[in-house]
Formats: sequence, C-alpha cells, structure tokens
Amino acid sequence: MITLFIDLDMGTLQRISSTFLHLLETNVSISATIASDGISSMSQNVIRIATRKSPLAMWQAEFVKAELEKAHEGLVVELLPMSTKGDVILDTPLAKVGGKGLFVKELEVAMLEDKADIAVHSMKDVPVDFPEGLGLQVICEREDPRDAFVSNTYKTISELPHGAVVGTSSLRRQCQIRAARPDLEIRDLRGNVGTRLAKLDSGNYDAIILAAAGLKRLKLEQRIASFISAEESLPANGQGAVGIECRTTDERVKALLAPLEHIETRYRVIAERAMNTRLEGGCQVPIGAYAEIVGETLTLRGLVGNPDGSHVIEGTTSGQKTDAEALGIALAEELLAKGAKEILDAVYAK
Ligand SMILES: NCc1[nH]cc(CCC(=O)O)c1CC(=O)O
Repeated sequence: MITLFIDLDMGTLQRISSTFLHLLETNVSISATIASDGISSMSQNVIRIATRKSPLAMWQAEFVKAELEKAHEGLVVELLPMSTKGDVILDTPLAKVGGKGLFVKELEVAMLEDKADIAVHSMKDVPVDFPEGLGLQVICEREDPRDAFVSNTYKTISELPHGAVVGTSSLRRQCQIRAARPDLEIRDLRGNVGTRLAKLDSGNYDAIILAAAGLKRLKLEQRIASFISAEESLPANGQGAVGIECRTTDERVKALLAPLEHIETRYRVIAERAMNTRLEGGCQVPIGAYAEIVGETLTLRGLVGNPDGSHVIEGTTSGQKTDAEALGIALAEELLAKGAKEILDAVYAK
C-alpha cells in the first residue's frame, strides 16, 4: 500500500494526479490518505523515486528511501514502481535483445517528464551515456562485488562433475567458467533473482551463478554455496554498487542526495566504467572490470574473453585513486593492444 500525504497547492495536486495515472496504468493498488492539515511547501519536502518493480530494484529503492529519510528529517520519499522493456522481454537472452539501457529508459522518461525526481540503479546495468538533462549524481557504498556459486548439490565450481550444467546468461561469467572448466555445459538463465533460483530448484541446472550482492540484499545469502573470488571470476564493472540518477539542473534534489555519496566506491566504479567505455562495451559483453583501493592506490584488473572461454585477455594497472578514469582508459588500451578488439568484434558480429 502506498500512502500519499497531499497538501492543497496546485503543483502538488497536478503531480499527484500524474502519479496516480501512472500507477493505475501499471496495476499497482492505491490507497490515498488525504492529510487535512496540509503543510504548505510540502512539495519542497518530497522526493519521488522511479524504480523497476523487481524485488531487487524495490529493495534498492527502499534502501535509498531509508538513507534519505535518515539524512533529512521530515523528508517524504515516495516510490513510483514501473515496468521497463527489460522486465517484459523475459525469454530471449539479453545479449540477443540488444539495445542499451533496456532496464533504465522508462525511468529516465519519468524523470524528464517530472513524474519522478530520481532513479536508483544497479551500476552494472547503467549505460555509459545519459540522456540530455540527466546524470548520475551519487554512487552509494558498494555491497559484495563477487559472483556467487549457487547449487543444491555442489559446494564449488571445481566440485562439479564432468559435463555438469551451469546456468548463466552473462557472457562474462560464461567465459570465465568455461576457461577454467571447458567440460561444463552453459545454459541460458533469465529472469529476476527469485525466478532464477526457482529454475535451479526445479532441476534444470546443476548450479547457477548470480551476483552475491543481489542475494545478500534479498536475504537469500543462505542459498550461496560458495563465493567466487575475483581471481576466479572477475566481476562486471559496477557490480554490487547502487547509483542514483537525477535531473542535472535540479539543485534541490542534488543537495538532498549528497550525503549518500561514497567516494571510495565512486573512484572504483569510475575506473571500471572508464575501461568498459574505452572498449566500447555495452552491458552485455564478455568484459570483467574490478578495482580495489588500498590507501591512495587504486588497482584495476580487466578481462576480455570470448564466451566459450577459449580466448581470454587480461591486464592490471595501478595508480593514484584520483586518476581513476585515466587508469581505466589506460587498461582498456593495453587490452586492445593485446587483441581485445578482435574478440569483441567477433562477439558483436554474432
Ligand atoms: N544483470 C542483472 C543484475 N543487476 C544487478 C544485479 C545484482 C546486484 C548488483 O550487481 O548490484 C543483477 C543480478 C545478477 O547479476 O545476479
């Protein structure tokens, strides 16, 4: 149930009615409470979050809502749950659906049309470019960035018997698993986290690979048989980090978001995304990028491979954390010089 406190100024009423229309379209049940003691300038004290409806997206939006309310007493944070194209096209492997920002476009339209103020994203799903007028304002503290091995029978990848079936639709995960274990059979696995676990439980796979962050956030950590180290499976750029997008001109919202920024996570994610950008990688590519910071030094590892794991190119670079973007670009260039472009071109040609 969503409770809306409505004051009587015209702008707010207009905004609320557009929120209603949207929610009606998306079949969310509504119950509205009209506060009779409407506080004037209430609209100054509201932030509307556009979010996907998947349990993980809702968790992330609720997390940002809680953080914002903690940081600003009296702030009212509303959630506007929406469907995106990525949620609707469920049966085709994402690598085939193509198109950038499958999970973010509708949220961005809502912000541009002033139906919402911010959108909360998993950084690994956020495209490189933002539409005119929108930008990534804040990167929150990173959760566990690792991939997780999930199985009801086996503890680790190395325990899997010859020819075992592993579920993942990520070309990055597929590449690294097959590089270590060419005998394994990889099958596509789509849907939100709960759907993927249900498919494992129904016996279609011996094991599946998911992001540890998603499982932890949904209190499904007990489903993790083992964590896969970054050495075994280099995470995707931004994995485990939540980012917040808003209108670039909205100074009120930008000021409210500022306390949620986690600068160390930002440096790490900037380096990882810069590498991806220089490689011209979209979000469905066999690319791993993972940065860590010790003291002032950022170390970035990168990997490009073909999905069957027969070719893997890796590199590492270190430098000042404040040079995060330059480090990402330099590592991408090193990988390109080692043949990454040929691998990526072959993947995109398929
Ligand atoms: N591609 C979907 C997606 N986007 C973010 C996460 C997990 C949480 C995160 O990385 O922040 C997942 C699920 C998964 O890969 O298992």
